[in-house]
Amino acid sequence: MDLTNRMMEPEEFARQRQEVLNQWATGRDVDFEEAVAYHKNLPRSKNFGYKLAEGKAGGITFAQPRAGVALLNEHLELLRFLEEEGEADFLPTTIDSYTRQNRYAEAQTGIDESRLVGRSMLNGFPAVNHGVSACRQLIEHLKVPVQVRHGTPDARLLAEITLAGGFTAYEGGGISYNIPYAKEVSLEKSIKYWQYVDRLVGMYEEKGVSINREPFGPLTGTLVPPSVSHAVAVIEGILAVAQGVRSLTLGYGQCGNLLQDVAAIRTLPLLAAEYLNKLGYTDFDITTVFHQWMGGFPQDEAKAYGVISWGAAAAALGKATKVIVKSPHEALGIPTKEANAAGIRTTKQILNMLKDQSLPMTEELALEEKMIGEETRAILDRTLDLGEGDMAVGAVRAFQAGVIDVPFAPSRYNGGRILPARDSQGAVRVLDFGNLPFSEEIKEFHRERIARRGRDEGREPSFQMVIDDIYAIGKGMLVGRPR
Ligand SMILES: CCC[C@H]1O[C@@H](n2cnc3c(N)ncnc32)[C@H](O)[C@@H]1O
Repeated sequence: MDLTNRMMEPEEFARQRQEVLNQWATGRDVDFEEAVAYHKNLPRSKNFGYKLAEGKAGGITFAQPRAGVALLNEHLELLRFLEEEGEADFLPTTIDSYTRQNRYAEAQTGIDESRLVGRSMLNGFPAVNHGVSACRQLIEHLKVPVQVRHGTPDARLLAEITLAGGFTAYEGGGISYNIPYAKEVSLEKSIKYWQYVDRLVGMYEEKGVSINREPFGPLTGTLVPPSVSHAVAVIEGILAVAQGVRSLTLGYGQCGNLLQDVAAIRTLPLLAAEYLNKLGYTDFDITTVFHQWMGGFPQDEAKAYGVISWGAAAAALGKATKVIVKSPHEALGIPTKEANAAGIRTTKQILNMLKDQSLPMTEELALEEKMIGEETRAILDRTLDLGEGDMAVGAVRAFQAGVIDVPFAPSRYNGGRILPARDSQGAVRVLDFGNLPFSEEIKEFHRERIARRGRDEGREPSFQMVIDDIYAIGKGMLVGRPR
């Protein structure tokens, strides 16, 4: 494996760049020096990382939706609506599924069909096909900073075009946009693709242009134990900083138990800084993002607003820098702009009402923080051992060994041997540990809480609990109690 966490050599970057910019015609419009100059002319108010840093300093939790449609004018209209009617603090551009698979010819067909039928025939904005100048039209007609959100294992061309196009934030990573999103893409390959992306961001940074990077925290978004998603987030943060990324937003997907979620969002930046410093990195600024519930939603819109509000409350009480907002159409599909805007306004009402409140440190909250810390360190330390000190090599070997294992992930590079289940208070615990490198004491902590739930429900802990938990929120509950 010739993978390394060392910064990519300029010659290697240049070699790949030739190939990347020729993957689609619009790659020809990318001129790095010109793009740097373009960014330097953008107002500071449009820079994602700067606004995040201000929010972190002010103890503010910002709200950001997801949104993307096929055609440029309609996408701009959508984003302006979310900025104006939705009061969004940050905007997205969610990229369509064809582009995420580098299938630009089919994305083009989607654009042509959308023009023909007068509505979006893609589930996102095909930024590669639209190209640099189209991206710049978006940035120039919007007030707040805009981020590229997608799910792309090979995101090199998409990064070149959107960053040259004035976007100042880019979501994803070589693990978090592979394991939950692909089946056959090797982890070694996707990590290398994303080292290119992070090196490109590092080159912008070296020219004085801040580009924010946000690994995708929730992963499969289905009962992922906090320590598993934290380990991936910290590793992707390390891989990014190693390539020169400085503005880092680490994420976590809401699980639903308030104390566990607050403990998770509070420990994440501390664990990241601990391991970045341990590996000798000091030049970075970490903020956090909390994703409102990523699993199945209730169809009933009033209940959906309840789930959205609960996610907003956990984000505010955890003092996350940013919360990613869901809409009341979540159970149905791509939301209308009105529903999307309503989800943001609901979220902001809660954020505003809770911004002057915080959770007191209790024994329970301290215990949740302690357990997440111990578990995450156990995974990260074993990963570093497997990589003989190299976190990139360690990550590949940790997945091979099941040291990192993401529940319900489609990738064949993921072991899929662990099983999560909620305890009686709805906190996500581990029912089957697979090869997670946890001590007997940690395992007993999980077993005891799941056993207690079994006694409460009069049933043995089993896979049925996991299934019940997966459907519970969609059915209006948190814990999947037996009927
Ligand atoms: C990992 C992201 C899943 C979430 O991402 C939302 N999502 C996906 N594509 C779009 C889009 N084009 N517009 C608005 N939301 C979108 C889904 O609803 C889901 O919540």
